[in-house]
Amino acid sequence: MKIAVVGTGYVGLVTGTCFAETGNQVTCVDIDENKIEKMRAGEIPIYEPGLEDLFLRNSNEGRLQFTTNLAEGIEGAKVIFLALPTPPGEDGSADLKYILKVANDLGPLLKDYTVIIDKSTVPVGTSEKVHAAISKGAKVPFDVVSNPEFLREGVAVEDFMKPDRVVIGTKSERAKEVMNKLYAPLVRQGNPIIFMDERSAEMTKYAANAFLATKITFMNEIANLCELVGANVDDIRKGIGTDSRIGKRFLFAGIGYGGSCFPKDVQALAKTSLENDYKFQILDAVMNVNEQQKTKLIPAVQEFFGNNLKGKKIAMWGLAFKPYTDDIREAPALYNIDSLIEAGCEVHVYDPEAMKNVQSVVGNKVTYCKNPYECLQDADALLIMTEWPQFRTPDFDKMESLLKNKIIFDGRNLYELDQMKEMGYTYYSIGRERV
Ligand SMILES: NC(=O)C1=CN([C@@H]2O[C@H](COP(=O)(O)OP(=O)(O)OC[C@H]3O[C@@H](n4cnc5c(N)ncnc54)[C@H](O)[C@@H]3O)[C@@H](O)[C@H]2O)C=CC1
Ligand SMILES: O=C(O)[C@H]1O[C@H](OP(=O)(O)OP(=O)(O)OC[C@H]2O[C@@H](n3ccc(=O)[nH]c3=O)[C@H](O)[C@@H]2O)[C@H](O)[C@@H](O)[C@@H]1O
Repeated sequence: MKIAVVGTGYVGLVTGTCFAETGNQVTCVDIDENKIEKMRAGEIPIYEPGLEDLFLRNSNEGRLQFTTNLAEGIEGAKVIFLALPTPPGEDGSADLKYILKVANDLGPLLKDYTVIIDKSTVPVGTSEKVHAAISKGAKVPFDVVSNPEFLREGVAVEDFMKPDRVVIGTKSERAKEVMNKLYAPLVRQGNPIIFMDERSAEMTKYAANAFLATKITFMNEIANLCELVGANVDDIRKGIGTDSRIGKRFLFAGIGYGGSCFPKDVQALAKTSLENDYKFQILDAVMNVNEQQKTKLIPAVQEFFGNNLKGKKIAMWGLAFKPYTDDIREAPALYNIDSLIEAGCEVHVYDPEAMKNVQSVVGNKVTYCKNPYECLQDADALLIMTEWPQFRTPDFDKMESLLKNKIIFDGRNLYELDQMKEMGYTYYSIGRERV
């Protein structure tokens, strides 16, 4: 099938590459000329494990092409994916300007029946708006389908190629047939395609992200309480996660959820509720708790140093909002960097993938280190912000020889308490006894 993907960011690139891999002819369209130039030259613009091989193979074999020209990109396409940004507007609601701009442009360009698929996360009612915008210029029949994306960064290829489910919102039988054909190679594992109306599909995406953000936040509050009553949140996670009604995943307490989606989607769902005269109270609590959780370790650092952080050298391991990505959007590390600098600290950072992105935001306010150990030289304390696997089993002897003080503030609970006690560290983690 000939496919166009408009918007070649994270989701667009994964969508385009994976559908090329299943044998389709894909053209990716983006307004960013620099990005398109690089992709044409065989350079992948994002770090995502497993994606580069697929990207290169499908580009080299001619199934994946790139253009900045919308008309050229959609020529002959039976389906057009919209994978455009939906950032929060000033009032917290999702800003639809990118989607509606492309929808307006598409109308006059359609030459035959086309299925326009909304892959972006958009508020309920957007497919109707997109339909209306395309209708203004369209002279041929078309359908607008809502097909939200549930992939996680870091495991995006796996999530896309073997989805737990595919949600498709459409009432059109003609569109259903096209969608079934498109997704058939991906749902062979027995995972379902779930058809529903467009509004329900749009709402499903927000419900999924808001539910997961709530699950994490609930555990973060349990962790906060654990610290006060002397319980261990990791044991509680195991104790409740084994109940199949609760499930083991997304129960890890830490320094709050970040990333490009949970924060903006929870906010957007709360806004949709208010617009419909409904106060979604849980969401307000989730947002407030997460805000506090992000810099939860800072008061402990301050307290440890007697409220005088001036001139203290702090090493920071991990900058990305989670491991296996270079994405720093809403990363807790950024908020911690700001707080530490404001308190007068000198911050030395290391992340295996995200340093370039942090440099473009934070500039030279921090010192970038070549490896995790370089950060530790004469550092007064170590702060852990992201659970990269290489931080789980460091060379503790080497650490001891470099650190000025054996103090770790761990936002991701990487180490066993007994191990830290034995090695004589002062160790602060989340929802566990302070060692
Ligand atoms: N990043 C993620 O893990 C996931 C994101 N989503 C949703 O997917 C949507 C896209 O997200 P990302 O891929 O992260 O966005 P992104 O910001 O990484 O990429 C969007 C791309 O669209 C391009 N663009 C903007 N205007 C354009 C236009 N008029 N024509 C062509 N291209 C244009 C930009 O240059 C950029 O390359 C959002 O609604 C997001 O909530 C959904 C699931 C996962
Ligand atoms: O809509 C989206 O963009 C995507 O948002 C999330 O995916 P992603 O943001 O890539 O990352 P997650 O793995 O969900 O992690 C989000 C945040 O929650 C935190 N988290 C996650 C799990 C956990 O147990 N505890 C926890 O604190 C992570 O550290 C991270 O900051 C969802 O998991 C995807 O299903 C969805 O498609």
